[in-house]
Amino acid sequence: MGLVRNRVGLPAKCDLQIKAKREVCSFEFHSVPGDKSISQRAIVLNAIAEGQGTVYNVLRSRDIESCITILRQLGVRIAWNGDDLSVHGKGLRGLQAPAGRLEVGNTATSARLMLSVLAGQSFAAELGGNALLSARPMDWVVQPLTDMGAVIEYLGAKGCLPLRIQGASPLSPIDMEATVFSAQEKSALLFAGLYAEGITRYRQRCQSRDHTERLMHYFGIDIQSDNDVTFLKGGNAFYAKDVMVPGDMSSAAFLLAAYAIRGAERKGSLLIKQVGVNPTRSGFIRLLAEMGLHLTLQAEAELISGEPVADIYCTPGTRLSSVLAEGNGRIQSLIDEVPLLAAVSAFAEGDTVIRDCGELRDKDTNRIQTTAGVLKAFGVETSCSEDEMVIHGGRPLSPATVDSCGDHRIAMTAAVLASSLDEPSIIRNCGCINVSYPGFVEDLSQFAHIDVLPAE
Ligand SMILES: O=C(O)C1=C[C@@H](OP(=O)(O)O)[C@@H](O)[C@H](O)C1
Ligand SMILES: C=C(OP(=O)(O)O)C(=O)O
Repeated sequence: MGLVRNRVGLPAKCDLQIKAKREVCSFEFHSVPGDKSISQRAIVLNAIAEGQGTVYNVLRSRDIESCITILRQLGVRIAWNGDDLSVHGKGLRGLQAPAGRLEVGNTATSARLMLSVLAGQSFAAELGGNALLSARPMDWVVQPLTDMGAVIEYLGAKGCLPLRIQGASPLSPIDMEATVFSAQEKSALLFAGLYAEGITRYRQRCQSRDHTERLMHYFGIDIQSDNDVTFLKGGNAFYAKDVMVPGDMSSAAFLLAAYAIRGAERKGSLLIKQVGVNPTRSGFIRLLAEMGLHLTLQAEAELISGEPVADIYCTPGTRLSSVLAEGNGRIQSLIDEVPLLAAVSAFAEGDTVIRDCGELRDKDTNRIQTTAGVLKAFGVETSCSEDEMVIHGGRPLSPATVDSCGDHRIAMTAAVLASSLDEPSIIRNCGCINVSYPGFVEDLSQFAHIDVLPAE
């Protein structure tokens, strides 16, 4: 069945009532929305480049709108044409001082990338975020930027947004060891390195998503990686480029999960076209295959910006079995899919153990806790510690009423669980889904009957 897209998204305040749809056997998605990480990096890089670049297949979501809004406040001309975005770069130091505070909404990626860009300007600016983002740590980006010469003052809680940043021109290059397992720390340092005269070095603790390195290389920036160390020679202008954004693996994952948990009735196939399959992002599909789902990649290709894409094709396979997911690199390759992995594990025979996932405590919510809360509501037993989750799978689930706590990945994970049950469940507080996947309800409707209700 083809898909009629509706990218308008959900009302800001709404609940979803969801129950399984049993009549459809095969599922086909001609695309999923553009990758959120790559969309933000491509927009920001073009905004500080010389000339005009078009970013094709940009994710049209709330996080991306926040990124665009603050770039416009800094004087960047940006125009939509369908799902493509034309960005008129201002050059590394051509941004203008904003009239008021830059409000970055919910997105930590844009907050951390933009802190680095602001660190290289000759003016001061204030950066703020919504309540969830204001509880997330910024100190591990603030410290290196301060070492490079920016002056940063917290305006609320120490270590968090809002803050005031006075840039310095040029920044001093530094040699930094990772302090966290985070592609955002790495990317922030590399963006700051563009403003430093000389070579900035970053040693990551394990391989994290490498979209920044691939894009900077494509933009002609002098960047090289040698094992865990990335070197960037800064101080030079670079030119805007057209970028094609692949489908977001982190969004495709919800459709894969909805299919994988359909049990005895999983007769037909599932096809999702044009998904980004960068190995640093595809840990979830590797684990689904390990759990017993028959999954193949077809029509593999590479986009001009160096990102691999493929069509993902699945057939039912055997009953799902439990897995052990551990190791920092492996967890990084599915960091945003951990809540969903836990949900799928509820349908697998035996105990699934997810280790080394302590970083989830610093996402939109403490996702170890919020995931366990959702699973418990659906009748799934879990045990959790600071950096580990154990899911006792293979027992029947019961319908539930749960709250997303404003976290888009938690809302969608709960919706996927609800899509497997014949009796309706209610997922409260679902407007947050617009953060990353405005067409989610339309897409999940292939698997489930979904009613959008006004928030209670
Ligand atoms: O670099 C990025 O675009 C992202 C990296 C991850 O965060 P960390 O790098 O902090 O792990 C991920 O959770 C986030 O959704 C997007
Ligand atoms: C945590 C996420 O994004 P960010 O860190 O950019 O807010 C996410 O998309 O799940």
